[in-house]
Amino acid sequence: MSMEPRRPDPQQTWTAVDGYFNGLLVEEDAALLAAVAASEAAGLPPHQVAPNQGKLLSLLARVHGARRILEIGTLGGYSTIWLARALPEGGHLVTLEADERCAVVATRNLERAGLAGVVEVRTGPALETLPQLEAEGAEPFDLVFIDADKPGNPAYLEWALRLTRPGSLIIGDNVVRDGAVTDELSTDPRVQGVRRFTERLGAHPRLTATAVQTVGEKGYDGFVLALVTG
Ligand SMILES: C[S@@+](CC[C@H](N)C(=O)[O-])C[C@H]1O[C@@H](n2cnc3c(N)ncnc32)[C@H](O)[C@@H]1O
Repeated sequence: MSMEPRRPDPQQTWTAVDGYFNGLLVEEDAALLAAVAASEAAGLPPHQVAPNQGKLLSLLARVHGARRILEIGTLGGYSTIWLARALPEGGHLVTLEADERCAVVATRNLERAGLAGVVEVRTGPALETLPQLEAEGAEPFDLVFIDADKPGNPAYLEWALRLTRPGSLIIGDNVVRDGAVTDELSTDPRVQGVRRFTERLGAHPRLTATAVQTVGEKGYDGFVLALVTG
């Protein structure tokens, strides 16, 4: 009987590596931990960004000097807290959430984090709340984080372009779909939503973008980062 050396389980390795870097680099304080706990207690799905991705969002917002941030897809407000904490004095974040229950949990989590005066949670399908923002004459957003239903991504990109300015950043989460993004014949509307989104990002004359694959405790995924150039 041959004794093949046992290969490490990739998922276990990714989780251990996330744990190593998060332990040294990513501070999840009481408010962030409480936001996750309260979301779980309320029965919300554990679809928030990983801690290191939350920190990445926060760092991108800070490097960019974002003063106005728009988030599409709030869930329990975990990514919202990371992003809102990156804002300078006087900064503002609007986060859009379709599900009333999520919006209630997020509002409480944001209050607990001391961010009630900085963040506005708007409840309703984003394709209703985005036109409202435009109709109200909202000032351009410096950063848009798209993290809601993936079939909606192409439409959210068009709205993001209407609500930003040259120099704004647009970030889209969960674009790898466990690798299924390469499957042009996929019948999954989330995969097709991400594919149309990526095609538009690549072809749009006002955008330059890239996509990065990630692995970690949340599995195999990735995000896109786009700069509004004109
Ligand atoms: C992946 S979760 C957001 C996670 C959150 N950004 C975080 O990292 O903490 C996606 C959220 O989008 C919301 N959503 C789904 N469809 C939506 C829509 N049409 N308009 C607004 N929000 C929507 C879902 O209810 C869910 O809370």
